[in-house]
Parts: sequence; C-alpha cells; structure tokens
Amino acid sequence: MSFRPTFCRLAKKSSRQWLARQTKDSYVKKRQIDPAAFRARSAFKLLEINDQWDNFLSKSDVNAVVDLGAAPGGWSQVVAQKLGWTSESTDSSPTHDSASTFDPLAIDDDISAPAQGRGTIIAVDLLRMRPIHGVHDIVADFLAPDTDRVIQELLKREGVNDGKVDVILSDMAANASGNVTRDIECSLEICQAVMEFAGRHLRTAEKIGRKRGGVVLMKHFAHPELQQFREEELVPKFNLVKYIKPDSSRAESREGFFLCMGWKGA
Ligand SMILES: C[S@@+](CC[C@H](N)C(=O)[O-])C[C@H]1O[C@@H](n2cnc3c(N)ncnc32)[C@H](O)[C@@H]1O
Repeated sequence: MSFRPTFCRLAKKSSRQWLARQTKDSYVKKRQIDPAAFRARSAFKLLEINDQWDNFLSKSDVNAVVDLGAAPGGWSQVVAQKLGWTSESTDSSPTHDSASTFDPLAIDDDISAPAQGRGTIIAVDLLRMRPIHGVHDIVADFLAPDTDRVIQELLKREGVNDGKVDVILSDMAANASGNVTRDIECSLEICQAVMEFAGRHLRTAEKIGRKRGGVVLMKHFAHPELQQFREEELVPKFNLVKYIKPDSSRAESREGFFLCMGWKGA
C-alpha cells in the first residue's frame, strides 16, 4: 500500500460550530486560565494517557522522543516538561505558519534557551511552530526519505549513537478532503506509515532492558480495518497494546489512541 497522507488538505477549523464548541470546552477553558497553559487542547490527552499508563514519558531510560505531526506544539510541550525542560519559549514569532512556508529540511533549534532538561526531543511537522525549550523542530513531511536522514543526523549530533528513539508519538490527522471514503482510508494509512517509521527508528524493549520500553502512542480514527491492523501490525510487535479514549477527547470525536509498549522489533 502506498502512503500518501499529505495528499489530504489541511483541515480548516474556523466554522461557527467549532468556535461554539471551543468556547464551552472545559479543557480549552483550562488552557486559557492556567498560567502554564498549553498551546493545544490535545496536550491534556497526552497528559492523561501518560498519567494513567505508568508515566511512560518520565522513565529515566527515555532519552529520545519523536513527536510526529507536532504543530502547534502541545504534545511537545508535555514531553519537554516531563524531561525537565521549561515548557515555553520566550520567542514570540508567529505560530503554525501556513504550508506556503514549507521547507522540507529546516531544523529550528531554540539554542538561546538555557538547557535544563535531559534527552533529545524531535518535533516533526509540515508546519513551523513556535520554539519550545529542549525541542528540535523539523519542518518536514515525515514520509519524505530526507526527513529520516535529518532525524538520524540530529540524533547523532546529540550523542544518540545508535540513532534510535525510545518513544514515538503521533497525533497526526488526515486532513478533511471532503471525500469521506478517502479521509477514512487516509487515517489508516497514517497509522501504517507510523509503524513503518517505528520499524526504522524505535529502540527495542530488549535493548532498553525493560518489558514496556520502546513505546508508540498514535492517534487513529474509526476505520473498518482498524481491528485487523491492531491484530496484525501491533499485537505481534509489542508486549502490550491498548486502545485508549481519554476523557479529554471529545465524546463525539471518532478519534482514539493506540498505546503500544515493549517494541519487539520490525
Ligand atoms: C492534530 S495536529 C497535532 C497537534 C499536536 N499534537 C499538538 O499537541 O499541538 C496534526 C498535525 O499533523 C501534521 N501532519 C499531517 N500530515 C503530516 C505529515 N505527513 N508530516 C508531518 N506532519 C504532518 C499537520 O500539519 C498538523 O499540524
């Protein structure tokens, strides 16, 4: 199967319905009131999953994390916090630029920030995001072969000599194209592509020396072949696979998450 999630156009979330829902949403309100506010409501989903599942982000052997589809940066902020970096940058440059500024190999390191945390955090997105202390921001399509190369070089530069990562996060969304069949297909293609990415980049549980080491957390949407994907692509390759619908995920949303722990290898 060929993977073409980027064929899907960027979703527009500016409808009146969306605005009304945002206004009522308790997690959006929390983000507005909380002085340590996260950039995106989705941060609360990662916080919730991490809290419920053994604080997998905070394990002392977690040294390299890749956040796929990271913009505007809510999940990366959570990871940065868990690894001891400050969550916000003092930089006030524009956030979440349009795809017109797409530069497939741009790496945006916030080198002016004081180093306070540990480990290497790499955020990949088609869109540029405001810098976050401790997070290397790669503006690229995660499917492009060059992106693998840039990630490898970055890991090496950071002293991760085997070029492997401990946690892969994917909150990537298939952007609504208006063609429901195509959109549903797209969402599964993204999950399959994330698994291929894991095959190339994820460190095994055996190497880490912990049964639940080597983690993939990925978003998915309802799809007729999702169960088959889980049974064939996930269950045999991890020691633990869980379907999760966090409270902070809107009940009406067809999204869910697979938390896969203990990578056995491709
Ligand atoms: C729901 S948003 C992620 C929100 C993010 N987790 C946060 O907390 O701020 C999904 C992102 O996936 C990105 N995306 C979709 N396809 C991509 C691809 N092929 N490569 C890189 N990023 C992609 C989109 O640009 C979008 O910013």
